[in-house]
Amino acid sequence: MASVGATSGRTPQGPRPGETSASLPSLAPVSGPRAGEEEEEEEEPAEIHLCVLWNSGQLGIAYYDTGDSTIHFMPDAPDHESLKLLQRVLDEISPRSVVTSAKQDENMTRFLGKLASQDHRAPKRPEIVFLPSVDFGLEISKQRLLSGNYSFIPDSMTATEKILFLSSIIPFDCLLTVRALGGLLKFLGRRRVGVELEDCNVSVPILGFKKFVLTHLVSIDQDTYSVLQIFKSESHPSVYKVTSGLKEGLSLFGILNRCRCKWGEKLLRLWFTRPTQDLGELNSRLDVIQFFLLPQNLDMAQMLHRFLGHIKNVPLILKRMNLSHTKVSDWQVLYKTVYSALGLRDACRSLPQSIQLFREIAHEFSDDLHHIASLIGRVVDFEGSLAENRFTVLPNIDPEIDEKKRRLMGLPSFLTEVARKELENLDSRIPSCSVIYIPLIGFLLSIPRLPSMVETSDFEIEGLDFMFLSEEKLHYRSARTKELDALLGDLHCDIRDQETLLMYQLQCQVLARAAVLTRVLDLASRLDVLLALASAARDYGYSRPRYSARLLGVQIRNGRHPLMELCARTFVPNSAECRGDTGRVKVITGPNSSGKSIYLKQVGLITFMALVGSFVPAEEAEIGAVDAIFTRIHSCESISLGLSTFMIDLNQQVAKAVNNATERSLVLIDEFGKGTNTVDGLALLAAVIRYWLALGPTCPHIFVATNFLSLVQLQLLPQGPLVQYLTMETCEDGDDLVFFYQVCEGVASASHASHTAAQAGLPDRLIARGKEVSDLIRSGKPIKPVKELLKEKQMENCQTLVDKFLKLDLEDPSLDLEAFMSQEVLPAATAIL
Ligand SMILES: Nc1ncnc2c1ncn2[C@@H]1O[C@H](COP(=O)(O)OP(=O)(O)OP(=O)(O)O)[C@@H](O)[C@H]1O
Repeated sequence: MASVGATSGRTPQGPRPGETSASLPSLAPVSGPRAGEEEEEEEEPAEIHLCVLWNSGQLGIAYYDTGDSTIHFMPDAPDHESLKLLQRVLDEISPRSVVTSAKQDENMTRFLGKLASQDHRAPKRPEIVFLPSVDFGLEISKQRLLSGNYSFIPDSMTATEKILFLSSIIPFDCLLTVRALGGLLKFLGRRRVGVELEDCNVSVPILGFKKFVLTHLVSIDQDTYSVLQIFKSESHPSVYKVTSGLKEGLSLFGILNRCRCKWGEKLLRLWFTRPTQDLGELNSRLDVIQFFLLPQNLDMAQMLHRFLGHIKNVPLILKRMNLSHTKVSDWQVLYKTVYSALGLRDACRSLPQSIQLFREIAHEFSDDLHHIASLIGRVVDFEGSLAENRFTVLPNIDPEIDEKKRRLMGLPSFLTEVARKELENLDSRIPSCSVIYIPLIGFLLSIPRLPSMVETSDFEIEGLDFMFLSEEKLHYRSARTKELDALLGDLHCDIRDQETLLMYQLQCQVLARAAVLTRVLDLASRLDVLLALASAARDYGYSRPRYSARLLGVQIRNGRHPLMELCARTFVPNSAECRGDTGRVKVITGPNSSGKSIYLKQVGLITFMALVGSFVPAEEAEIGAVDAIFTRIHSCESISLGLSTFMIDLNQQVAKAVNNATERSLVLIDEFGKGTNTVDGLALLAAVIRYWLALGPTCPHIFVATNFLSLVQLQLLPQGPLVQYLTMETCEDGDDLVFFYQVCEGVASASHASHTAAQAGLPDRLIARGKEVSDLIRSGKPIKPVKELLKEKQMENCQTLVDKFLKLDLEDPSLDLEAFMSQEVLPAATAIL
């Protein structure tokens, strides 16, 4: 029983835990996370609910992310019948549910049907929800949007102001988007997303509306992300050779992600999933990176980095405020976040305002932040809140609360005095008593149970109302305790109620300024990402890429593979040239393990990094208008899909490239055709390349690495400037083959597979036999089975032995038969056996 009391007695009793004046108001056990704790909280995984409408080639999309409690929408965008754009959004956000109208275009129905029939074990399969078409009506959707209860809109706004404000955020002229937004709101309200257990007055928290656009995007499929090791994939063994020493799970994202705050990391991931051709955006990212790479700006970068470390999960706090679930620690975290944001603002004001990000931070981190910080600083008693594990306010905020707290503080000594007086009126057998206070029950007289008090009737004491027995103490209401109830009331509960009320008011003030906090998060995460990219660029010696809208393809001087260069003892840089119409198809041959795949991947990775707005591992790089990166590089993950290697070759990757690559696309093909019969594979590879070559000036930029030397030897490709042959430089040193990992013009003369086999530790006998067979095939001679060969050898040995005996002159006096047997016969016989 939680209680507070004061004792008086003929035998004084020491205060019991929970009965001291210091702990008076703290009656609830302290539990849950410690106040002030600053580690990023483990959030529940975010869920995304997407609403989509498609009509006559236009797509309207809106989705709600429980992670940031924000509605994201894409203004009406063209999407053809194959709904590629929708597929891209689905791949990117992996929604938990896809909501749409029950009355749908046939095309969309087909698309959703396919989505629903995905392997049900696939973790990404969303739930498809059809709502009645009336829920997507234009007018009804507009009304729903305008009448929504949004905490980020201050209560002080009039209805007209609210409409104006929302019209500045939501594109009401995009009819499909508005209808999708309306449908989404209906769905959220019906499902009560995130507030299932709340009372019906609590609505789904919506902290803002955010627009996203998917124009200018560079198309990259999941296989490419995986084979280029852009993202980490734990279940996926390294795509590199065993000899590389590259650790499983090492990824481009992993080495560039030096973000201080969680939201920075999230944004970096988003940039990685949305490489873009928007040169303005890319250059603005590079400007910031370049600024921080200047040695004189290193200190500033470090200072900003420190501030960013205090920018915490504001959306989670705002969401809790919305649901009135704010924790004590939330106030402290928010306070620090806001102060750090102000620090960022002041720092950015001293930086060149010609850089857009600094300008935006300097201006958009408005005085609302000061207001929030000073409100929290003036009102919240962090220490008191920590001690009581609930929201408490500082003195001088509310005189009534101050007064009640004063009375509460003086209560123990006052109660001791009351208890002393009560004892004087009690039976002299009663040795001691105390007056205790129990929230919600009030003041009670507590008397120790005497040994003579056995039956309930023994508990009766004249003038006192018996209440209950607990821990060998009898509790009574007396006239005096009733007086105390009337006089002091339920002090503790009153204080708690009043402080909670103040907390609600403070919450409303903060929520009304949620817009600035959301902006802080947006800009701080952008700064965080760019500082991270700058830090990686400095450490790894990256350089700024240039973009050229007119150049098709890429120009890379002395490029490196960003992951391999961290593992190789010495990494050999290589250049790549795609200029104009010459050499659009690069056929790279070279011995096994000579560096063909690494070269291919580094071209892809450097291009990708430039399209994300990062510096790149190359001395110089000029990136043209690249609209897609396609790859056909062997990946173990693809195999786990249950398709044969050859099916993967065809279906998954090459078919995608053949059907979609344009003259602006980069296509990387490694070891295509290996999954089937050599001749068929070779023919297929040649057919695919010839198909592209036939496109002439619209042929994509293709890098093909192959071990099929016959592709060149048999002249399976047409001659002409579109094809360029490259090879990896090597030199033979006796039996050894030395790799230079240097790309040069030309064609490999042999695969040197036996060398690789020897390096891999295959027995010499096997390698020799392999060589023998391949020589026989090349020279068109028949291949005899090993068994037959052995028989022939044995016959030869027998013949030799017989010859030795036949030549033996038994008449010769110098004949040493013993020596003959041991030196001539025995070795020959052993060879036969
Ligand atoms: N530029 C380079 N500098 C240093 N080492 C390199 C370079 N390129 C490749 N290597 C080393 O060579 C190994 C093999 O490279 P890679 O896988 O690219 O060979 P490959 O020619 O594609 O082989 P295969 O034809 O058998 O697939 C790499 O794991 C790496 O250790």
